[in-house]
Amino acid sequence: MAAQNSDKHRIVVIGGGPGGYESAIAGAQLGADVTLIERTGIGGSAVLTDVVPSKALIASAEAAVSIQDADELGIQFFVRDDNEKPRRPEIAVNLGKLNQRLLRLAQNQSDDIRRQLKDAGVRIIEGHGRIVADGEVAITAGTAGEEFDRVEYDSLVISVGASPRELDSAKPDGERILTWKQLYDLESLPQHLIVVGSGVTGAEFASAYNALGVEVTLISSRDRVLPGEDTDAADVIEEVFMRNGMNVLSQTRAESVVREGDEVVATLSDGTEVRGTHCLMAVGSIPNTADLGLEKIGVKTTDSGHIVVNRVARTSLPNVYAAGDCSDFLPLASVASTQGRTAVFHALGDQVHPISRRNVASNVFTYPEIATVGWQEKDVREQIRSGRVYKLDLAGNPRAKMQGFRDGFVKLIAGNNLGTIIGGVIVAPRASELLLALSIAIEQRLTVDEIADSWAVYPSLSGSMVDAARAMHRRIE
Ligand SMILES: Cc1cc2nc3c(=O)[nH]c(=O)nc-3n(C[C@H](O)[C@H](O)[C@H](O)COP(=O)(O)OP(=O)(O)OC[C@H]3O[C@@H](n4cnc5c(N)ncnc54)[C@H](O)[C@@H]3O)c2cc1C
Ligand SMILES: NC(=O)c1ccc[n+]([C@@H]2O[C@H](COP(=O)([O-])OP(=O)(O)OC[C@H]3O[C@@H](n4cnc5c(N)ncnc54)[C@H](O)[C@@H]3O)[C@@H](O)[C@H]2O)c1
Repeated sequence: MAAQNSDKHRIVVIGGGPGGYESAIAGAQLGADVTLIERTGIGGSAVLTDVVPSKALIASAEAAVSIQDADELGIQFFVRDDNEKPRRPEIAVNLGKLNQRLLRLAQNQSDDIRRQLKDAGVRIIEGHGRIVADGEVAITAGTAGEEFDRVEYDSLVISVGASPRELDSAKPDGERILTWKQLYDLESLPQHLIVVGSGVTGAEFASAYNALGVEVTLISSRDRVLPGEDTDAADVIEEVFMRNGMNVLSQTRAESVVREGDEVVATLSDGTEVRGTHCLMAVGSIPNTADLGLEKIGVKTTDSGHIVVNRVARTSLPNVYAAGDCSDFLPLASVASTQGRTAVFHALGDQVHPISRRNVASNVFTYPEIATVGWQEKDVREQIRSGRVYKLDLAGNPRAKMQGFRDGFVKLIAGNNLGTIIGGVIVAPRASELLLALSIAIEQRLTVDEIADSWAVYPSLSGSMVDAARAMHRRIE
C-alpha cells in the first residue's frame, strides 16, 4: 500500500491528462494528499497524441499556406538557374522532420507537467488504476498486468479520457489505415489520403494535409462537413476545401476500408470504391471506462459508457468525480481541466462556479478557423432561445483585404430586448485569438451597444465585431 498521509484529505486521481493533472495540482495546492495514477504518459492523450501534436502540425500547415498565398501579396520566391534565369523553387515538406518536432514538443510539455506535479507534491504512480472497493484503487502494470500497489481515497477523480473508435470493417493497421494517433509515425507525405469522418478531427486533419500539398478525399456521412458547427461556418469551410482541390464526398458512409498492397480501398454505402494510399479513420471516440471497476461502486454511466456528472463534475456517488472525455460533458481539453479543478474545489469545500455548458468556447482549427461561444443561430431558429442574429462577412473588412483573407465572417447573437450578447461565431484565420472578446461579453452580459461603443484598432479583424454590433443597434423606445 502506497504511503499516504491519512491526516489529510486523500485524493486519488486516475488519468494524467488535462482533467487529471489539473485536479491533482489544484488538490495539492489546497493541502490535500494527492496521488495520480497514469498508465501511458503524463499529459494524457491531449498532450501526447491529440491536441498538442495536431495543433503543431496545423502550425506547419499554416506556414505552407502563407508560402502559397505570398504570391498574391506580391512576394515571389525564385532561384536563378545556370543562365541566371529566375525559376520557381520546389517547396518540399519533410514530414519525418515535421513529425519529430511535434513529438518533441509533446514530450517537452509532458515533462513540464510532470515537473509541476512533482513540485506541487503530487505522488505519481505509473500503472493502470482500477477501483476495487469504495475508497480503494488497485494499480496494475498495464491493463492486464500484476497488481503492485493500492491507494485509498476520501475523494476520487476519474479522468481516464477516451480512445479512437474502431470499425470492424476498417481496422487500423498502423501503416496505411491509421487512427489520428498513428499519423505521426509517417516518414513522408501520403500521396492520397482518404479521411473517413468529417467531424472536427476529420476536418482539421483534412485541412492540414491538404495545405501540405496532399491529395485528400474526405468522406462525410452528413449533408455537409462539420455537422456540429454553425451551418454558415461549415459552408465556408466546405467551399474552401473544394476550392483547394479537396474531394469532399457528402451523405455517404465508408462501409469498409481495406488494404490492397500499397493502396487502401474504401467502399462507400452506394458501393462506390475510393482508392488512396492512406486512410485516416476519424469516426469518433469511446470512453476508457470499460475496465475501471465502476460497477463495483455503482457509478452511473450512459449507454455509451460515459460517466454521468453534474455541473461540478460530481458523479452519482458523493465522493467520486469525473472530469474530461470520460464524462458525459463536452469533450474538450479546456473543459476537462475546468472540470478537474471544479471537482477538487467542490470536494475540499472551496468556492465553486458550476460549469455552464452554454458558455464554453471552442475552436475548429481548419483554415480558416471556426470559433464559437454561447447560444447559436440554430437555437434561435428552433426557438430554444429567443434572440436576433447578425452576420457580417469579412470580405468588407479592410485588414482582411490587406492580408488577402477572402473567407469568413463574424456572427453575433443578441437577446431581443436589451440586445445582450448571448452568442457568436467567428470564421477567420486565427479566429481562436479573436473569440475572447465575445466570451467576456457573454460572461459579463454586455449589450451590442456596449460592444459598439468599444474601441477596436483600425484596421483590424476585431473591427468587424464592433461593426456587427453597431449594425444591431436599435433605438430604445
Ligand atoms: C485530434 C484531436 C485534436 C483535439 N484538439 C483539441 C483542441 O485543439 N482543443 C481542445 O480543447 N480539445 C481538443 N481535443 C479534445 C481533447 O483532446 C480532449 O478533450 C482531452 O484530451 C480530454 O482530456 P482528458 O483528461 O479527459 O483525457 P486524456 O487527455 O485522454 O487523458 C486521459 C489519460 O488517462 C489515462 N488512463 C486511462 N485509463 C487509465 C487507467 N485505468 N489508469 C491509469 N491511467 C489511465 C490515459 O493513459 C490518458 O493519459 C482534441 C481531440 C482530438 C482527438
Ligand atoms: N479543435 C478542437 O477543439 C477539437 C479537435 C478535435 C476533436 N475535438 C473534440 O472531439 C469531439 C469529437 O470529434 P470527432 O471529430 O473526433 O468525432 P465526432 O464523433 O464528432 O465525428 C465523427 C464523424 O464521423 C462520422 N462517421 C462515423 N462513421 C462513419 C463512416 N463509416 N463513414 C463516414 N463518416 C462516418 C460521424 O457521422 C461523425 O460525423 C469534438 O466534438 C470535439 O469536442 C476537439
